[in-house]
Amino acid sequence: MILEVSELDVHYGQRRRRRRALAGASLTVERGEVVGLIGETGSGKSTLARAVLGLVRASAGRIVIDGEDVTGYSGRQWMALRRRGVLQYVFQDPLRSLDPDLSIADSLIEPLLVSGVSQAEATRRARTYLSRVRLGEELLDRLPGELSGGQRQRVAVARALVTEPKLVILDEPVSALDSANRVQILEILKELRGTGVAMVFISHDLGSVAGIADRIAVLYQGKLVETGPARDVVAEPRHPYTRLLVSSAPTLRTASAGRAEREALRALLDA
Ligand SMILES: Nc1ncnc2c1ncn2[C@@H]1O[C@H](COP(=O)(O)OP(=O)(O)OP(=O)(O)O)[C@@H](O)[C@H]1O
Repeated sequence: MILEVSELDVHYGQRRRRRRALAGASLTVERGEVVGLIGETGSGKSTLARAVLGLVRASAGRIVIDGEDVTGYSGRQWMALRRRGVLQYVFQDPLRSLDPDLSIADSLIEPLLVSGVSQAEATRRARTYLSRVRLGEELLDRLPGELSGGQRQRVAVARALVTEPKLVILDEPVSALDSANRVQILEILKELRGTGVAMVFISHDLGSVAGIADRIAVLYQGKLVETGPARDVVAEPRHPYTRLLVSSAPTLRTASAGRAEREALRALLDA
């Protein structure tokens, strides 16, 4: 097991403004497994990502990464964990995943040098990963601000994977892209599945994760309400919210649920 999140609670705000974003959420990810984490806006997906990356603190529950209980880790301990290259991330906005002042070459090479790889080997790996995300070497000298949105997100994917981490958290990695770029990045991520890296692929769009994930986990109002093999969750969704998601995804609507059914499911959830 590479990730084990148990009964996680996360709160934001103080006193009267305090509100619970995660309410006893549990999720496990096996080594090399791709888990699609889906849920509607505000369901707590990004909060779960932030907690696993050490960016927000849990008020209850436990997070174990690669056998290490990281729940009470200090900033320094998180930094050491990141430096060891166990964990990486890709955010929706690539400018949040990339340092705007580092050239593409340095963005790819620096994390390798930090983890003790030689300059020659780091340069070789940077080139390999740039071609894996289907970008040309002429981009190596550019800054992130000098690339298109789609190119930037591919660099962010390459940067996350170049250190060959055990786990990558991707928070809405294709949501800000146009459809051609979205399809290409999904294809690239699919190819990377075979490299043994485990991924948590967060999306509000079931259609984006269904073709990539081994397993799908559904977050609803801060709780994991359903998890299962991707095919089963799509073919036979059990929770009303998952049924609503499946029936609302145009590319997945095999059973072609009508508007009336979707309204009935929404009413059931709102009750
Ligand atoms: N920094 C913050 N301060 C206060 N409340 C927050 C903060 N970040 C998120 N929240 C609240 O926590 C809940 C979960 O938010 P989160 O961003 O995890 O949802 P999400 O499922 O990722 O949504 P989206 O798909 O819109 O990104 C929401 O009710 C949100 O308003």
